[in-house]
Amino acid sequence: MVKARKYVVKRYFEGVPKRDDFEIIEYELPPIQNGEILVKAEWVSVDPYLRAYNNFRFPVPYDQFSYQVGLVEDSKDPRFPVGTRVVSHKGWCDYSVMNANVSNSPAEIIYKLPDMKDFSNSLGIGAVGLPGATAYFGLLEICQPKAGETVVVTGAAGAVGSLVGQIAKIKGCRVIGFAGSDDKVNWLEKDLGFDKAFNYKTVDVQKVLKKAAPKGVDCYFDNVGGEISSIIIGQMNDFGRVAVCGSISSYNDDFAKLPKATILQIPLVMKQLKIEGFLAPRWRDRWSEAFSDLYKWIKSGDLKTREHVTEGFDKLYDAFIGMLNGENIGKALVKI
Ligand SMILES: NC(=O)C1=CN([C@@H]2O[C@H](COP(=O)(O)OP(=O)(O)OC[C@H]3O[C@@H](n4cnc5c(N)ncnc54)[C@H](OP(=O)(O)O)[C@@H]3O)[C@@H](O)[C@H]2O)C=CC1
Ligand SMILES: CCCCCCC/C=C/C=O
Repeated sequence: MVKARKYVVKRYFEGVPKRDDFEIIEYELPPIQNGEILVKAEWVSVDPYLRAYNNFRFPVPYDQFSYQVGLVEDSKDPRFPVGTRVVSHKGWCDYSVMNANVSNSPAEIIYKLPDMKDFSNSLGIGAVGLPGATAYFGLLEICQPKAGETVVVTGAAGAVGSLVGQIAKIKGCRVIGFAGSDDKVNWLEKDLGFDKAFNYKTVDVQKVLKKAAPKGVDCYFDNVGGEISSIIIGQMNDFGRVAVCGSISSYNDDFAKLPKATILQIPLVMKQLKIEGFLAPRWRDRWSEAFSDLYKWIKSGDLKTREHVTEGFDKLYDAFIGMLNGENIGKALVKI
């Protein structure tokens, strides 16, 4: 028998999630059956959607889901022998039993971790995982940036945003990022090669953007929503494209009480903009294509990755709240 621990969400969050909204349960896993594997979690992800999906998606109590990378320690599925590393959506647990035959839905996904060679396996929940696929398909499929165009990204120093800006540079675009601290801004400009970056907490967004993009914005990758997005959309060029990836500025709010959308119809009509929301699992059957490009760029040095690692199963809640508060530069994750 293997003793396992998992985080259960006991109730719906109100505002910022509280420590006692979660309970850590210890329990014994049954022996694995045919088709099952026993997996020890090594890297567990903390992401904004864990907050957003709590508002409407699952009845409570539920096991806290998220992506994780784990090592197969026992196997009755010949496709996943002992020693294989898998990416799954089993979330905040240290050991779990998985069955890859159950479903391929985003919530129950299990696949072999691509071989990371000299790089950390944690990339499987970062640049070569959901955040990588999100940046890749959101930018390339929805924004469809062309060389010479101006791309703006918010949440620019985070897991998704930092990749979006760098992919846009690889594609020959001029890139402007907004992030929440001067350290983040320095990293974006000095290490990642963004053309301009700004601390949205201390600048007048309208003014600095006008100066940084005097010819207007062609593509906007929106990670945060809210007022900053209305300002950026107001400075877009004819036939501009907006990829609405997330809206973290409102995830801690009561969705039913959010203010009605700021009037965007005038720039939408007059500039003939295209605004499209998306979820990365839409391209699940093409994720390997993204992973292969992303890995190639990481290897060549064209794409830099950074992780904000918290150590310890007991620190998952703290890592999650830290990420929501903007403590992370790059991908926030927990080493188990
Ligand atoms: N559509 C999809 O398929 C997917 C969407 N997403 C979305 O992408 C976005 C980024 O996710 P991810 O890269 O994983 O997370 P990040 O690594 O970017 O971490 C979250 C960041 O959000 C920023 N933030 C927090 N509160 C606010 C606020 N009120 N206003 C502006 N920024 C804020 C903080 O940075 P700062 O210091 O800059 O404020 C924080 O570091 C999220 O909206 C997420 O929901 C993610 C994965 C898949
Ligand atoms: C419950 C399964 C969800 C997996 C996909 C999450 C995509 C993220 C969206 C917003 O942040």
